[in-house]
Amino acid sequence: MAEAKKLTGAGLRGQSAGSTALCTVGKSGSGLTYRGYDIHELAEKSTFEEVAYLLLKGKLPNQAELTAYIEKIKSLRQLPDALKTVLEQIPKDAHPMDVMRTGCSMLGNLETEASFADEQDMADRLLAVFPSIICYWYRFSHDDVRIETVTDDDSVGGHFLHLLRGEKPSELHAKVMNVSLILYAEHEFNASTFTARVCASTLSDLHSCITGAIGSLRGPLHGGANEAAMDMIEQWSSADEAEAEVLGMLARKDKIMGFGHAIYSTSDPRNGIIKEWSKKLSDDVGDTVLYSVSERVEAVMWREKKLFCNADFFHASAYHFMDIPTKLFTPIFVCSRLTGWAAHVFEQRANNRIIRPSADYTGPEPRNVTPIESRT
Ligand SMILES: CC(=O)SCCNC(=O)CCNC(=O)[C@H](O)C(C)(C)COP(=O)(O)OP(=O)(O)OC[C@H]1O[C@@H](n2cnc3c(N)ncnc32)[C@H](O)[C@@H]1OP(=O)(O)O
Ligand SMILES: O=C([O-])CC(=O)C(=O)O
Repeated sequence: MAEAKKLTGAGLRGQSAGSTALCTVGKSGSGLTYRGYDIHELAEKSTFEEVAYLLLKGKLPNQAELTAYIEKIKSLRQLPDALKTVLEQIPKDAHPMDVMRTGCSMLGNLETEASFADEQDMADRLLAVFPSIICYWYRFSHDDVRIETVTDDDSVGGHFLHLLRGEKPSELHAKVMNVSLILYAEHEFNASTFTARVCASTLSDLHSCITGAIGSLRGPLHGGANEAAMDMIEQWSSADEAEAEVLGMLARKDKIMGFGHAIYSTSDPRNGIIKEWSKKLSDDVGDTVLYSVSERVEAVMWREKKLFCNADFFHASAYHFMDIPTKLFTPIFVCSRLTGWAAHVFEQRANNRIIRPSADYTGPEPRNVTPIESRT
């Protein structure tokens, strides 16, 4: 079993910033559990809707609970007209993560969380409506159509692909989306979740917590890495070219997106799972380049730096094989991680003290204000 990583230094690394019953990350080096369930078993045996229920409501649902939950989510997929109007103003070249951030924030104006007693309903609404927000904007700005955002798809992943393409996805694509959303759902005190918890600790509303979290997930060192990885690997037309380019990047001390992790030491357990699905999709589309490029980058990074693929790297090729536009990769992450974020907000609220760390001061000693006419 892998050793847990030695965690010290800047970025609050290794410091406990609170407690959680939701998730363990890298406890024994490479493991990941949601409320005690191993990620491999969840990805194999459950649906994303069961995992969402587990995170938000505290237990795996029985069949009756799951059926009722799916029906509830399906009934909440419509967008208010005022939100459609806002989405229609956002230009085609906007970043879709900015669209998600604005969509969530606007919804907070229209359906404000009046009381924390409403938090479960608020989270369920966001879970139902996030695919509608991003796909409505995407189809309006790119294809000039105003789509109907209610479909009869039971799964969030199938619904997303249906809205994006205007037709039900294949069984394989719906399955991959299901696994992907499970893998991305929750990850302890990562940067975006911590953002949500800090916001929650001021007793702010759920939409503010989630809007802030979306902003943190957007960056390429966090969720934005799946897009950045895709931008990198699609430049290369063979595994040999990829190897030469990666060696050059490493020599220049460039960051290779989709590699490394703040907590895991030798592997990210989500990688093996999504990699397997990426391979199936590669075979499905008859790809001869992108998967072998990805595998070579993985081998070179391990050989040269002992750096491993994180959850984002093989998500890039998997989404690409499903013909999902690269700029929608990170918004899909949002549609999933919303469940983890909201569960952390609930947990923070249930045992709250405002999060307010201290800083080590490195500025000047106390001094007097020089009159403005004497300043240089
Ligand atoms: C879903 C997610 O959010 S997963 C993370 C997605 N982000 C990425 O894929 C971006 C690329 N990766 C990174 O930037 C980093 O690995 C992070 C941000 C994920 C973690 O950062 P840290 O905790 O600071 O990394 P860590 O302490 O393990 O770094 C050790 C060394 O490896 C280097 N390193 C880490 N990741 C990479 C990488 N992807 N490419 C090149 N070098 C790297 C670091 O620069 C550091 O070198 P140094 O000691 O000479 O400064
Ligand atoms: O835990 C982290 O720092 C980043 C990560 O992998 C995630 O949020 O899924």
